[in-house]
Amino acid sequence: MTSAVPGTKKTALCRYFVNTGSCIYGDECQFLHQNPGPGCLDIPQKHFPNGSVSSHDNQGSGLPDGMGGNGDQFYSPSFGMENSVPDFQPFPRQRQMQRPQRSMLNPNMPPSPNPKSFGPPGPPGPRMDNALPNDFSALNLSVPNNMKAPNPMVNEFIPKSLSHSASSPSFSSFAGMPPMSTAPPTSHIREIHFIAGIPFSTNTSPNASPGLSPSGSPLMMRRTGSPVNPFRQSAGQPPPSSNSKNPTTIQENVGGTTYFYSPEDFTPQYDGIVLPNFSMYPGLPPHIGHMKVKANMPQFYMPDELKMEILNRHALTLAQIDPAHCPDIPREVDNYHNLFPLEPPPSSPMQKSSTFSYSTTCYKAVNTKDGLTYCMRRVHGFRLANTKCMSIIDMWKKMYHPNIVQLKEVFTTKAFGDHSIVFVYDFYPGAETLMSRHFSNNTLNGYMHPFGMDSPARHFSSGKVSSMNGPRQHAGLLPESLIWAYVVQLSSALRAIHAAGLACRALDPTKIIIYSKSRLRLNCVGIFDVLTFDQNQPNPLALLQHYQQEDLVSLGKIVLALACNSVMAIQRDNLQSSMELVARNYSADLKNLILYLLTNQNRPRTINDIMPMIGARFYTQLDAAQLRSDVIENELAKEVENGRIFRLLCKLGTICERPEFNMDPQWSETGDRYMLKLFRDYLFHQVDENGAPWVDMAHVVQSLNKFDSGVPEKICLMSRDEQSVLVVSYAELKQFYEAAFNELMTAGQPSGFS
Ligand SMILES: Nc1ncnc2c1ncn2[C@@H]1O[C@H](COP(=O)(O)OP(=O)(O)OP(=O)(O)O)[C@@H](O)[C@H]1O
Repeated sequence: MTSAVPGTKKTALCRYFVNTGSCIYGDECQFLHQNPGPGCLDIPQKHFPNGSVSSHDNQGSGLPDGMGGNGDQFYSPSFGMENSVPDFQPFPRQRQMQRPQRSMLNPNMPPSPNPKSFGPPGPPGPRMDNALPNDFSALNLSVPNNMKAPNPMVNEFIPKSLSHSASSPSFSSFAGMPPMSTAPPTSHIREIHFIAGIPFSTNTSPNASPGLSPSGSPLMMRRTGSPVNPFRQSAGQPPPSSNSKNPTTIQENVGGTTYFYSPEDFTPQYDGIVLPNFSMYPGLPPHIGHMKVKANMPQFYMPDELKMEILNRHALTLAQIDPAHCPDIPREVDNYHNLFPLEPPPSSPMQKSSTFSYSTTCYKAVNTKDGLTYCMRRVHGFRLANTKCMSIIDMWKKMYHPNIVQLKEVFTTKAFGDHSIVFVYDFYPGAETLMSRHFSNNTLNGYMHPFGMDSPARHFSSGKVSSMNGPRQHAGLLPESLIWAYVVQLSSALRAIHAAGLACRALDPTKIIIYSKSRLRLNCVGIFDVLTFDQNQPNPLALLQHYQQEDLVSLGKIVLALACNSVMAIQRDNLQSSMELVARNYSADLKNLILYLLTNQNRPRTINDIMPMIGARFYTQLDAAQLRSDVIENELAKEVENGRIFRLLCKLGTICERPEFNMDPQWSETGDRYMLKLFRDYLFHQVDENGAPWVDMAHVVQSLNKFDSGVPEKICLMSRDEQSVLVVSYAELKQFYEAAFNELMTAGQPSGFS
């Protein structure tokens, strides 16, 4: 309320008067209409630009008294903090609250003793002739002092800049999804008010704070320590003193004019950092508020492409075999069960891996201890003679790198009917090998599919492939940016491995897995260290230098094969023509990189030597990775909200229509629980004027958010027989819900609810 209280002594200056030279409240203004003097005139202007804010900020706001109380609704973007806060604009005024049909209300309800506590925006002064009767006004919804000023029914703020941003959080995200915005149904239960059209939730209890215009909201920033705050003591000026008549009023002399103010008006909060105490969906631009929410609204759900990718991975992780059809696969191997082969069975028992001189088989399997899925690589017919090599395995187990498939454990087993050694790695569902992604198409590069290949000649690094039609030129070559993306990732992995005193030794297109668009990981690390372990060698790492040099050569071969789009390119006989192809089609840097890795083998080189050749392309990789991370985080933010609403619904579901609790069939049908049941109907069972189901996701989500927030807005709930209507606030509903759920938690053995 801003009108002057008769008989009250005016102490503080009317800043509206100071700014504009006039005040529409005239004599009724509760603040002094007095020119503060030439030295002070511009100070409030700076402090409240556009003249939009005064000590009674609802002046000119179009909002009724008590609905624009402290002007927080008109947060101004240029409040001396342009660089520290997002740009905000007022919530659109045209958002009107729906008024229920009179016949829907209990005619016996007394008029609200505080009719201005809710209602549509209107001109200042007495109003609310159309306000709902409020028989819940006695409800204690008191809020802390610093939360009192903003009226929960007023418009909130929309960060202007964020409505165009995909990755930034938006305070206006849920702004306006009025349930009746498209086709207001005359359903038997109707919503009466919106909290500024913004559904949101708060972590505070409904009594403590309904989650509106929180103390840490951007709205409150006007009260923070602005550098141009005229009420702050400046050097050379006497310190502010408190008013003897009113100890809470501070008196300060600025430029010869005495200012009176209350310290709470200008209490800095978190030094300008603003933390809302509610949660809501990010990324919903305000104009969506008037649209009906479609099932695939991107503001609520992740894009289909990402969703399908994740669902696909889930499905692949959960895939199982029918044990009856695969009798050779044991049910359990050590701590792993649900074995599922990741490759076709070998065509003959003698078929060996293209990389290792043993037969190997890959399975996905579930660990019985942690329930997670891993990739098991069984090396057939291998007896571990000496466990000394396990010291190197321990080093590999500690190697965590975003471009390396981490080794989890190694064990020997007879579960397959022979002596096998099993290497367990992280599992990446849907991953394929670099070989199958780029070199497996026979018609493209003259190389046979790995699965159909019986010859050890397909080992890319063995150099045994004899037939060669020459690398394909021009057409079908990979983009250079993709090759550099691979180079950066592979060299990063090698750099970490070499720095840890290890060597990869399995740098081969079949031992590099690739997933998503271009995400690479070195696979099968540590296997060679076990298979070729020489127990007579006193120092197991004696050949490290040699192996590391081999890694660099292998990297050079991979890059050359990628550039020529053929593994044939690395044949000694073809090297010359391959390099010519590279020189013709790619940059000098790429050619030099390959040359450096494949030549100079007589002098020791390190992986770091190639960093200058990669040069600024690192930035491209970094940018891409960060962009991807931004996108994923943005999607994650939506799912956080979805998770919150899911938990809310789970809890509500445990309460509603529960017949057996305490052997009392009425438990969930009476009292507070009855209200929750009707609220559940209100959420999901709306009908239009013809009795047809009215299904609106916006209504459900918005109502749930208000419910979660415990806002004081009221709704009408109608009994199923349509004989009675109950007016209840979301705050009360939330109290009922929490009490009922706590009762359940106490009586039962809840699990997984938090
Ligand atoms: N850690 C892993 N996560 C997910 N899939 C994997 C993993 N490791 C391997 N795979 C998949 O298992 C399959 C077989 O991998 P493997 O390394 O045996 O390839 P390969 O071409 O058959 O090589 P080799 O000739 O040595 O058997 C490939 O499809 C590969 O994508």
